[in-house]
Amino acid sequence: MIHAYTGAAVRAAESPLLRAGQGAALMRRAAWGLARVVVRELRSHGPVAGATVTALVGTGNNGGDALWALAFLRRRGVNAVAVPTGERIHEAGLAALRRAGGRVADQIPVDAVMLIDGVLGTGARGGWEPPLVPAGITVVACDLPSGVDAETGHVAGGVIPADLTVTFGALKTGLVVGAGAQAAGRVEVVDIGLGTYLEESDVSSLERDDALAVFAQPAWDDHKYSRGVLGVCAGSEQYPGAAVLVCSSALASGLGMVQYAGPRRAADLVLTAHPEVVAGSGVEGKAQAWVAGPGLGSDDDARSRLAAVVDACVDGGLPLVLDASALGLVTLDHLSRLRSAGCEVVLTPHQGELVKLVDRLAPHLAGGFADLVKADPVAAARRTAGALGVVVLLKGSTTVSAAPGGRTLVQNEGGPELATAGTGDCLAGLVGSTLVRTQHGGLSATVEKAAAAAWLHGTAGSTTASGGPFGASSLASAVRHALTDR
Ligand SMILES: NC(=O)C1=CN([C@@H]2O[C@H](COP(=O)(O)OP(=O)(O)OC[C@H]3O[C@@H](n4cnc5c(N)ncnc54)[C@H](O)[C@@H]3O)[C@@H](O)[C@H]2O)[C@@H](O)CC1
Ligand SMILES: Nc1ncnc2c1ncn2[C@@H]1O[C@H](COP(=O)(O)OP(=O)(O)O)[C@@H](O)[C@H]1O
Repeated sequence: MIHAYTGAAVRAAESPLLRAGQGAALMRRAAWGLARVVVRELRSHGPVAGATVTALVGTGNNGGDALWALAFLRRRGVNAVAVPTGERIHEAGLAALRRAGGRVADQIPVDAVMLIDGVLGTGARGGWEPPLVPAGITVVACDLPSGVDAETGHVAGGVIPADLTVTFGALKTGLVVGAGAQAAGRVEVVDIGLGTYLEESDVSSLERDDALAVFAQPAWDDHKYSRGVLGVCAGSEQYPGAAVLVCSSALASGLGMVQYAGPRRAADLVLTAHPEVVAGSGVEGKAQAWVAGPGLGSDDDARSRLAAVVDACVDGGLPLVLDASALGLVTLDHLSRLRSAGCEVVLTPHQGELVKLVDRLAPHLAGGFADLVKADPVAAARRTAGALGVVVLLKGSTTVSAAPGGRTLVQNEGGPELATAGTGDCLAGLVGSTLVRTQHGGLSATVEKAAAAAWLHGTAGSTTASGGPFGASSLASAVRHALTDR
């Protein structure tokens, strides 16, 4: 499990050390860590001594870090050149660079092979327009790519995309969410000794082993019911394919049984693809959790099919995933009955669906919510989860899973190739699959199970994408592959 902290939390952790007069030592530790990474990167391309490394140097401590790093690099024989971007400059850092024999220039030298982006770090406020950066130069961001909001990952103006970000003290939330995660490139954390001063993390990400533990292999004495029976209420006369996609991904993730409830046309397609599915028109059966929504439509039939699933979950205290059409049909009464019955509930909207859901079911949050979803998906998912008392898995380039209590996991395994019709249906099947695994798995909280499904979905998406463009029906085999290679 990887943990990330807000910029504010890292600054708070630094403050007792700053009060104790250790500010300069902290900065030198950060800069030393940055310089070591730069040396390693230089060495992987050629000689270190004589290489030109430049830094864009901002007006605050982020610029100070970059200046100190240049000073350390100069001592290794690097041609170190600072390019100030503002009126002010960190005096001690500048003096250190000059003492070491580095120089200051007003533009990026043409022979520079590497650029340290030291303009803005955790102190950045609002948008920023970066200067032109020569093509082909390796960019190493100091703490954060300038222009990324450390708290949210939002980029309000421009940003210099980094090949590598060397961040200090702790991973920042802004480096693992949305545009910030995209701009950061590879991220390395340099320990500057904040450990004991850091409070609780803001968001976490599951790593491979965490996610695989949820999709545990069957025990020797398992039988199909102990492995879990997932009910699927998806597909309609108009959108029958969604039913197949949900069932395919669920089966590929290793369940005891899938029970399908839906109309004849969709059931026939499901059975043609997967004769092992138990199909019928109603919800009666042995399902231990339900997925409802993909391809359901919005007519009276869809409404009554959803109502039947909600009743079954309330009666049995069963977990329920609500996706796609179900997000437009679910009512506050459904959610309140499900909560009272102690059911685990996961809503899986994309951004547009979340905005509509909040408009309908949590209008007190609705003002400015469409902007919030884009600028701060973590806050948007958290607020909705808190207001509705359910887990919200918000889809997008970063998949954010938030619990009503605030615990939040972010996953970035998948790329934009997943933005193709039906992949969300596959994800719904995987989330359902995690929820039937009550006896299995290392992670027990609903929000962690949702994040494990996002990990598996993103990993399967990336594997599939490596073979070229694909459609959602190709995902299931990559799901199996991700679970085979343990
Ligand atoms: N506080 C500490 O003890 C440590 C801080 N460190 C570094 O210090 C950084 C934070 O330093 P600061 O608090 O000085 O903040 P920054 O250096 O990130 O930025 C603040 C400066 O940028 C300007 N600025 C803010 N937003 C701007 C915008 N949109 N456009 C143009 N200029 C803008 C401000 O006027 C201010 O001068 C961290 O990211 C990290 O790199 C490290 O040295 C480790 C220790
Ligand atoms: N740019 C992107 N980068 C990574 N993943 C993406 C991106 N765009 C979409 N996805 C993922 O693709 C899936 C799309 O789901 P959804 O919009 O519900 O599709 P559908 O309703 O057609 O099944 C989600 O898991 C989402 O996180």
